[in-house]
Amino acid sequence: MIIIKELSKTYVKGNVKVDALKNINLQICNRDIYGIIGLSGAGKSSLVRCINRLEEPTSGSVIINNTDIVSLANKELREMRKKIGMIFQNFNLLSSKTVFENVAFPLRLIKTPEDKINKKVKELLDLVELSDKSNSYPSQLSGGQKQRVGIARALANDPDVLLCDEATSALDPKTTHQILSLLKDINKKLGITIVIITHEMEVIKEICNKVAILEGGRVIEEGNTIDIFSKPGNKSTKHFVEDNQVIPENMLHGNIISLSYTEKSVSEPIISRISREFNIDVNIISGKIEYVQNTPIGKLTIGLDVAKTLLEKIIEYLESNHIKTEVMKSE
Ligand SMILES: Nc1ncnc2c1ncn2[C@@H]1O[C@H](COP(=O)(O)OP(=O)(O)OP(=O)(O)O)[C@@H](O)[C@H]1O
Repeated sequence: MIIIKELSKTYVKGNVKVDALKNINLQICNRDIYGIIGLSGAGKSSLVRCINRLEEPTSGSVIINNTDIVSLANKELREMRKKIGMIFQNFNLLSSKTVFENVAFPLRLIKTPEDKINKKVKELLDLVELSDKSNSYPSQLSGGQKQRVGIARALANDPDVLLCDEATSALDPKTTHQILSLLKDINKKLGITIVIITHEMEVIKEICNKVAILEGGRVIEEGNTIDIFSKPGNKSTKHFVEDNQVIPENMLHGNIISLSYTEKSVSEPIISRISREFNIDVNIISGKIEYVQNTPIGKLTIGLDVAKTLLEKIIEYLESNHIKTEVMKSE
């Protein structure tokens, strides 16, 4: 488990101070695939780099498997870091070394015997499906293949935690999907806790079971990905999870309500039910069903030409049927 407690990071350069992280508190459980999302400058990189102390926190603690990494001296820190793998947006491979040697690199650093290196690197290249590229150089690989090498290298020391710093941001959507599937597989097969920082909600939706939203160095919302997607509580979070569609003016008459519903109610014919129940016409303005890790989340915007008292009754009825409502406009 990773417990981040009252973590702050202030960069100081001359007279200029930047508070990149402000009192962050998070708990990441074993085997979580934990997403940290935010706009550029929100503090994502600072946070993930404080987790393995590539960046020194200004205050607070990062407790990994009962050890506060912030308090460790250099030698212990080096030992601890073996248990924390990391992959990067730009892969950070050694261009003059083959794929095999890139993956072997962390093992050579700790003077692992040659036969063990051979066995481990072969296993890892097998895992990331790159056995046939063992003797290739990074320049001969595609972006997705480079990231697979990065992942194999990060796993060389059998880490408990894998930190991913915008690991798919340089990749096209299809390759992103393949790398995310590989990470999910690794999480399942090897039981590794994965922390992913990204600015792409699609990444969070696809593999993260938990998510924290960072804004201005603070966590503004945090929880199960499915809950955050279906019921974002914070205005900025809504901006992330909703695709801010512009609805033409001529559609915006009467009361406009947005509905959001999950598994419990998604397969039920809500519109026909309220139409029958209240004897009203419902105007569908926009709608879609999104899938967050195979869980359907319905989003619907409807127009209702009804009086205020009836509108209140309809909202009550919807809420009692596990449908989250938000009045976008009322007459
Ligand atoms: N080494 C540094 N020195 C001074 N300020 C820094 C340093 N690194 C980051 N910052 C500042 O800290 C804030 C958070 O930056 P950080 O890189 O952590 O955000 P981010 O969410 O990862 O952004 P991006 O997605 O653009 O990488 C920003 O205002 C940034 O300018």
